[in-house]
Amino acid sequence: MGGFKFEQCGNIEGLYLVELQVFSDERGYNLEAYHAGSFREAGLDMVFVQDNLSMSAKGTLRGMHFQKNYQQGKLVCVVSGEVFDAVVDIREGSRTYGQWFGTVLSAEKKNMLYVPEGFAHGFLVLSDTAVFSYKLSDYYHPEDESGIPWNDKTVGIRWPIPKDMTILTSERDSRHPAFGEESALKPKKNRNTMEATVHANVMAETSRGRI
Ligand SMILES: Cc1cn([C@H]2C[C@H](O)[C@@H](COP(=O)(O)OP(=O)(O)O[C@H]3O[C@@H](C)C(=O)[C@@H](O)[C@H]3O)O2)c(=O)[nH]c1=O
Repeated sequence: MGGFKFEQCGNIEGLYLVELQVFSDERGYNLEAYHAGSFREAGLDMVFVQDNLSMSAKGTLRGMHFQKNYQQGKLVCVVSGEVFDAVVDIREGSRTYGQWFGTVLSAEKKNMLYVPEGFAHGFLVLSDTAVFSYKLSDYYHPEDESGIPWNDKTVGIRWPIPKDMTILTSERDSRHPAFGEESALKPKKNRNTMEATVHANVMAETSRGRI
């Protein structure tokens, strides 16, 4: 069974760097990229309902994205290449509201970032191309999406942009409202917690003998 190492990122509650155990032999390697039980044991209990893969060219900057009502927690990693991955805590009332965290994720390091609901997320591609893989705790709702400019002055993410790099963003990513305009997320009863509530209610009804 593969082991996982979870390390909290600075003082940001709920945000973890994840290290995986790699089993190498003459054929190559195998690893467990996700194991619900091990994550749950470490207190990381998001339920993932969607997996995405994206491929991007060097200099691509995707972000900083979030969904307002259908907040998405994410488990992100790179399966080919290298990126600088960044998140901003936009949880209303959080001790670290407005604080950003960034780290290099790469296929070589095989590291991951566990991002709870309530964060804006984005990444910059440092290698020629990068394939980015992520699990999501809620479904994609395009009408519910918002963002923060990747270069928002108030947030001040220090992207490691080499002098000769041209930044490539989508049209949408070049016109997000400034930090604070839309980016304070109230703790939401989203799909995961709603499922948990329904389950708890059913259990309560059962124990009262009503089911
Ligand atoms: C994210 C997403 C996109 N799409 C489609 C819609 C659109 O036509 C096309 C490209 O979408 P976008 O430009 O939004 O893709 P992208 O910029 O890669 O969006 C992603 O960025 C990173 C930083 C994140 O954190 C993700 O949660 C997600 O927001 O893919 C889906 O069908 N499902 C999805 O879950």
